[in-house]
Amino acid sequence: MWTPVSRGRWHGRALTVWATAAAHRGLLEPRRTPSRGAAAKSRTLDRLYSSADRKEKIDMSRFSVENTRNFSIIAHVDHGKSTLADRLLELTGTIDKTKNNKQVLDKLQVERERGITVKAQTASLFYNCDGKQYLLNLIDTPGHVDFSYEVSRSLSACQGVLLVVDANEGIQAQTVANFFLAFEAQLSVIPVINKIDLKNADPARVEKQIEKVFDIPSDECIKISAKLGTNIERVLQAVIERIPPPKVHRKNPLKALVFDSTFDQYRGVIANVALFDGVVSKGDKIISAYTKKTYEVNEVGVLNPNEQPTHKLYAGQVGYLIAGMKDVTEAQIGDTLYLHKQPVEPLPGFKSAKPMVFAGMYPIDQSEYNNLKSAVEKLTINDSSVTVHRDSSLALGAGWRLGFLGLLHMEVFNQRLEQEYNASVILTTPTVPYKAVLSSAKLIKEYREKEITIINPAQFPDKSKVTEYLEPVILGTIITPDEYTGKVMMLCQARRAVQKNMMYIDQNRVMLKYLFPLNEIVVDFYDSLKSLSSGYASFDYEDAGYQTAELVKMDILLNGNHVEELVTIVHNVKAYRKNVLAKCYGGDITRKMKLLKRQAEGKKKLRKIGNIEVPKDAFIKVLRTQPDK
Ligand SMILES: Nc1nc2c(ncn2[C@@H]2O[C@H](COP(=O)(O)OP(=O)(O)OP(=O)(O)O)[C@@H](O)[C@H]2O)c(=O)[nH]1
Repeated sequence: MWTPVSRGRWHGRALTVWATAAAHRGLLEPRRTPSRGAAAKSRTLDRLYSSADRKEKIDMSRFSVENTRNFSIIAHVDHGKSTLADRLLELTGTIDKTKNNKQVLDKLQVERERGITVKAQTASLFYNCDGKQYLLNLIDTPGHVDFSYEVSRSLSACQGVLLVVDANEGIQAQTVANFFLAFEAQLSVIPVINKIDLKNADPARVEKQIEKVFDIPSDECIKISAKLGTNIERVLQAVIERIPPPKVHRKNPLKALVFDSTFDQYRGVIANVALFDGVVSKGDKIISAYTKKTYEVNEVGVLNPNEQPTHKLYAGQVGYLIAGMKDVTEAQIGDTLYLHKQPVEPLPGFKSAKPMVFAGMYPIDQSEYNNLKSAVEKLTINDSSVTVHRDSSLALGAGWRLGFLGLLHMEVFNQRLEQEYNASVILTTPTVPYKAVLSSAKLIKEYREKEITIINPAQFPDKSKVTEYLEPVILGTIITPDEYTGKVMMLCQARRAVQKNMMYIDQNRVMLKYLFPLNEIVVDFYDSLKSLSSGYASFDYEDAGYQTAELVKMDILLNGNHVEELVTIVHNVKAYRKNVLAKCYGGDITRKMKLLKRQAEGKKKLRKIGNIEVPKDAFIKVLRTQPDK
């Protein structure tokens, strides 16, 4: 697996191996008594050493605030953000152009396997233009709706964005959602029409869409092929010309925003920081505005795209900082770091992520509980949008109830646990967070609030205790070719959605807005939409609060006993038949079942539920029934 740490070590190892081989060939000798032939070889070695030295000694004060640009690449999924990032890294000499670079910033195994960006990544590019040396800090962001929280956090460190749109597909639902994130953050937006090399590319149509939907004049669009490297220089020019430098002051006391963080088992927390004011150096004593704890800075640097230590980081710059934070609770995303004895007003930070789906997570065997606990804690540092509550179940033992931003997010988290921490788990059927308004003062006292949120269906309160139930709703945006509009509308109606708006974004593409119960879209809505529109319709959504709902708790009895792990909340009995199958989480069951089989060897085979024994495997299979497709 590739991590910034392992890459850093690999560099070190490569250098050592090379130096040892060189010593064998006598190349180290000339350093003491250079002979002519050997001197040439030693220059190679010197270059190697000096480049390693240079890595230690980037003088970040060379990059004035006026010559600094912080920007993000945002787009609908698969429109080419990561490929454009590759070309920008190559053009600025950050990575070797002769290598076959593919999505270099997608570092996680899960990202490479699924071909999607999950985690935003930063890279500092050094670029010479008109005799000036610019520092361009680029943040590549995910495109899928489940990860839009990553996008909004990244934007807080930027003054502008490249809004990438596929020249064939045109504006899609996530293009709209991401544009508005940037627009609301008052960032400069540079529209980039990508994939102009495709046979069916129609950049002129996409320009018109951009003008109509975003009110950006078509002559501001830059037409590129990230794949072939066409017009990439123009993109860099536009970044310099159209995105303003950050508004910051180096002379003010340090004010650094922690906009992301990762956990490294050897070095602790590596915080990605954007400096709003001041300077930070190795050895500085800094304080976290959130915990008020003091730390000594061990290392600062830039990501290029690997970690490259520097002496200092200056206001307006984006980089990383390691300060001996070992405890997972110490690294709060959105925190402000300042210098000891120079307190500052903390930056506003971020709204916390709002989980959309909850599921129970349990170790396959209880003896693995502590290992899994530590893996979950470490992974939540890398992905702070996951919420964690302790939970326990009669059949599955001690575990957690985790909140995710969507089902893809849940799958990715599970896959990362397996791949990065070698942990395999049982995940129960996902549910959305329902609410109930309690009916009596006694109950309100007991629950300590009038309106309770239910993230575990087993704890769904009985109707006699409740004046009303509420379900979460979202405002969905669908963009579809108009020939599918009728079918899309029927699908939305079948999912209890209420139409809010409809607009043609060009002659044959329609943008629809619907209010949906979250429960109706969370599992298979996207798949149904894709299949009825031959893959052409796209979907994005935003939180729209709660609405009253007729909800029923559906119990499953086994030999007369309630099985709490199988409880489901359903909207009404008619929908229950269809929904209960659809809501069961399938995932990639073959791989998981194989793992389960391996893990289950020699472990307890039976689970006692009430008065009967159920084979553990059977129980897990029921929890993971495949969707009815
Ligand atoms: N023909 C063509 N294909 C391209 C171009 N740019 C990207 N692609 C392809 O489009 C696919 C998606 O590209 P990515 O760069 O992974 O897209 P992305 O927007 O980063 O995707 P997510 O991170 O999943 O949102 C890949 O197969 C690329 O090779 C282009 O200019 N022309």
